[in-house]
Amino acid sequence: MFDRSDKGIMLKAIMVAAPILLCMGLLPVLSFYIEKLQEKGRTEIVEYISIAQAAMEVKFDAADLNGWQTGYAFDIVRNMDGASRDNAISRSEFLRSADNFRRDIQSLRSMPLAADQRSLLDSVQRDFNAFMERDRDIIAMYRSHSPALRDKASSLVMGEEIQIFNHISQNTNALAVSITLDLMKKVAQSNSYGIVARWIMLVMWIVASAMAILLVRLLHKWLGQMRGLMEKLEALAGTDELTQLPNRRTWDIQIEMMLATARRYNQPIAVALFDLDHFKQFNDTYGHPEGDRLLREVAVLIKSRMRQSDLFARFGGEEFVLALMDCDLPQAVIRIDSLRGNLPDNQTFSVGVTLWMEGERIHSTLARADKALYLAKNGGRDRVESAEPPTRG
Ligand SMILES: Nc1nc2c(ncn2[C@@H]2O[C@H](COP(=O)(O)OP(=O)(O)OP(=O)(O)O)[C@@H](O)[C@H]2O)c(=O)[nH]1
Repeated sequence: MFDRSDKGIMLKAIMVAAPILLCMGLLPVLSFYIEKLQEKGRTEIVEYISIAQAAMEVKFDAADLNGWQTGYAFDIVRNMDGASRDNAISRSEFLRSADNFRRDIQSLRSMPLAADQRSLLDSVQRDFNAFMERDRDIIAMYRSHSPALRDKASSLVMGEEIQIFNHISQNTNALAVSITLDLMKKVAQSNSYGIVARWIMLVMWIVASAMAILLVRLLHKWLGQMRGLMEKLEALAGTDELTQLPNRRTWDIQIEMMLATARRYNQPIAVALFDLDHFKQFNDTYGHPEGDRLLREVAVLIKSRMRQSDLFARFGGEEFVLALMDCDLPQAVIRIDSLRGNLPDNQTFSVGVTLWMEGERIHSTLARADKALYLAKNGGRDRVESAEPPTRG
């Protein structure tokens, strides 16, 4: 049923439809995947916000601790009595800050940090431990009331302790900055998922639309070809393959249309049956293919000698039928006679002709023409016999 070009179109249609189906199938999967990615991004951002918060706590508590330690250190440097009220307040605030700082470091340590951030935190922790240890010695020296030890405590506070604090401060700053940068990167990444997703969706939509347009055009072309094929098949089904004349099927349809026209305009229609004479003998003498050729040539010649309005068809074998529009019996005999003569291979034919009667079924008309044909054959062939339609009673 399908020839090569049909298969080609089928293949093209499949090639065009496949990306559309793929896009349609992938879109929900992709949007689900992107939604998941964005959700993951949002969870990560929330997580990073709490890490950044904890890093800030460490940084602020380090500053706090530094502040209280500085106040207390001034008292020591000025050799003020440890029992003074201000001194006692700054000492207890310093210890409270130290506790906070320790807790914050612990809390940050339990969070997922990058390796460099974790090593910064370790360094802060080491500095803090060193500072607290040194602080214990300094307080002991200060409380000894020995001027020499107090001087030593002062120089330690102003020298080593300040250095340690600077170090802690630098590292907590670096830690906070690094974690905040990570947070910003996560936010940007989460946004980029959305942007990439929208681009992918747009591209897929464009591809699917373009393919759909192509598919519609292809189907349109395909349908056109199918229509052409159907018309060809229909024409083939109604045509005699050997002579290219209308066949019995077409005759049955077209004669009814002619009768309807004749009825409407009250016109006579003559119907004639043609039969080649001694055709069997020709076949037997020259062979079937030669017989085919003769049939074809006779059909073409007779067809060329008749009018456009006449209906000439091959009934089968070497028998043909002719309907003459607006033609009475005497005229029909004259016109059929004019078709004879000079046929290929001096072929002759016999004809039985009659008139179609208003209200008559065509097969009755044909039966009458057949009787006339029988008379023509029996009368010696190569002649036209006519049969008058029965007079109405
Ligand atoms: N070559 C060819 N021969 C056909 C075809 N159709 C029918 N015939 C032959 O036509 C011949 C008709 O033979 P008959 O019915 O005996 O008629 P006839 O020999 O023409 O004799 P009369 O009609 O009595 O003159 C047969 O031999 C069929 O085989 C066809 O399509 N091609």
